[in-house]
Amino acid sequence: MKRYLSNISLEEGLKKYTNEILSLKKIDTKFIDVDKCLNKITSDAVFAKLSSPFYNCSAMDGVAVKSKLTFMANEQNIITLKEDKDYIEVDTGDPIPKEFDAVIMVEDLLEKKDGQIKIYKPATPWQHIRCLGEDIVETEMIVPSFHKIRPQDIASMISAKADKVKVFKDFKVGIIPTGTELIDRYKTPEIGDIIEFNSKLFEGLILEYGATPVVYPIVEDNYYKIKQSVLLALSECDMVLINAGSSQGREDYTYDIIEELGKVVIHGIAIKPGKPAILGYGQNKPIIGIPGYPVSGWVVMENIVKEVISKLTHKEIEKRNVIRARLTKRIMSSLKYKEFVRVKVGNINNEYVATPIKRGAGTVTSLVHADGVITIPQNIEGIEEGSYVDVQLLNDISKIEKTIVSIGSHDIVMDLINNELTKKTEGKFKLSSTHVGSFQGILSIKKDECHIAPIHLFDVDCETYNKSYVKKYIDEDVSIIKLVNRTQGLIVKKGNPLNIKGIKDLVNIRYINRQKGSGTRVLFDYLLKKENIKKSDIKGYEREELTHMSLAKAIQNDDCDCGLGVYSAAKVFDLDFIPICEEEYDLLIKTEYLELEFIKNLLEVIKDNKFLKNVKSLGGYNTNNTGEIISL
Ligand SMILES: Nc1nc2c(c(=O)[nH]1)N[C@H]1C(S)=C(S)[C@@H](COP(=O)(O)OP(=O)(O)OC[C@H]3O[C@@H](n4cnc5c(N)ncnc54)[C@H](O)[C@@H]3O)O[C@H]1N2
Ligand code: MOO
Repeated sequence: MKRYLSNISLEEGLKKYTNEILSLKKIDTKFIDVDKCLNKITSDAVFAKLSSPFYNCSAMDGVAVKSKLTFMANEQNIITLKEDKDYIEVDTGDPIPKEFDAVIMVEDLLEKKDGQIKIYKPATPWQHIRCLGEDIVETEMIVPSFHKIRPQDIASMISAKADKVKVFKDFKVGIIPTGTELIDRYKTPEIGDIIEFNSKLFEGLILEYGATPVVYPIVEDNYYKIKQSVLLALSECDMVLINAGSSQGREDYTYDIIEELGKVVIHGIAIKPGKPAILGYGQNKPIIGIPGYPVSGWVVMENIVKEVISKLTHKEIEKRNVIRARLTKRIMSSLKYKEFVRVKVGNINNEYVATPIKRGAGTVTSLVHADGVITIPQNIEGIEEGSYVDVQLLNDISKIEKTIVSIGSHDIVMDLINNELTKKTEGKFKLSSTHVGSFQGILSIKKDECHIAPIHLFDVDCETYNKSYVKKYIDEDVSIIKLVNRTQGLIVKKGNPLNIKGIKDLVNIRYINRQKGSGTRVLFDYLLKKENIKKSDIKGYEREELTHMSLAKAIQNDDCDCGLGVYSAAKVFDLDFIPICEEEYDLLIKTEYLELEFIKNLLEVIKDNKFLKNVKSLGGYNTNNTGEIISL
């Protein structure tokens, strides 16, 4: 049956839902031992059972005296006091007997021998004595209710003999992965299987939110089995998350199960990704249906589950840091939803810039590559390039400050550089690469969106690489760091079953292309022109891949027969390769950036013998000029 989802705004939806669930069963409380209560929230205030200190004691090493016997002492009138009768010796912390009322520090005594002391100045009453209750007096409050307990709170409670503390119980959140296609990560996946990983993502997030995750076994798409698992989780936990089955599929049962066990309050929220989220409850406990796609799930966790847990556990959950950044690419957005877009962030020339990355809801690694998330409000069609946006950070700002931002062409050598750079600097500096093609790389340098741009653009007029393009588009002081010469050629299936020998043989086979603006695409168009072949004669000319690796993988998977790419990609996937030409793959950089510390480190890395050896072992690379700098 087709279900129509509601499209309530995130803010309204949250308000409506939390209002309903706050009237459900309240979170239980319990007394626990004071030394087990770190980070718990007090349900009741904690009071001192004993004053601290609970007797008068010496604050210094010295002698306890009767102050009235010392009043007349001065340098002309040295006073002698007798041990036991007029004074006793005390160390810091020792109790002060009732008859004494002041302490003189040992270094202030003129003389101390044979059971006598000589003093030359008076002691004021109660000097150097920590009086009973100086820290806290029995019955005083140590911490209030709804207080998150810190180490200093525990120490204070122990000092005041408050041995038991009443706190809210751990808030247990059950996580149920559902889907017949899901398999445990220890099994070898076959076509149609999906390795289950969302539960690990959610488990970690629940811990970050200060609650206790309980992950249940994978349940196949079977109404009865999912219901049984939800009933078990309801009996053991305070809240239940059912993952997947939230949408319109033939085996999407989450809605009906929540409705049978209690009530669905909302199905469908105006957020993207994450719109089919289901918010309901059963047995007086919240049950949330989280969409199956990992990024959709992440958005629902961060924007709904986190808020609900915060409300129910009375814990203020730390907000992510926010910075203001310049957007490097226009983002289109639907008027229907509030959209969450993952971005990479860098600091270029003392300004933060944010570059949007993959938007697919199934791309869990985009959450690894993203430095932050920007939110595009509902009712807005998108955000223009160059606008300033708030970025919620997923990474420490200090890490972002130490990241070299690379935008341009793709090559595995860039991954090698990143690996060697982080190793050499023990994680201090890293390289973050966005693959948009050489041409966009040049424009990104011009617009101050990156530090370096890997490029390989063949100028068909003068038959040279890179320099003429750069000069045409940039009139600032830029330099080229020579990186590698690499062999471009036709990647074909193992054994070359179609007997492809050159560009002429590409007519009537299934070709796979690279995106517009990429150096490989420019080269391919040039080669076609040289051979007088029309683009329309190439089947698959319109099909674009963003990297050499994804292109080679598609050929290995028999989705197509041939594509232009680098030798190393063919080698990785054990494919055949017909060399066509050698091209220059360089790094474009503003000359002033050559002085930046991380760029100096990068230059050292690419000249290092170990790096050069690693590059050569990939095959198809020539490193004769690597590290040479040419000022343009
Ligand atoms: N006809 C329509 N189809 C879909 C719609 C729609 O409106 N009409 N909405 C799409 C949107 S948006 C989303 S989001 C998803 C939500 O899907 P479900 O919650 O029903 O989840 P599934 O379809 O079962 O799974 C989606 C995807 O995620 C994988 N998955 C699920 N659980 C896990 C896990 N624990 N670990 C790893 N991967 C998991 C699952 O295998 C699927 O590939 O629906 C769209 N469809
Ligand atoms: O809402 Mo789905 O989560 O857009 O991908």
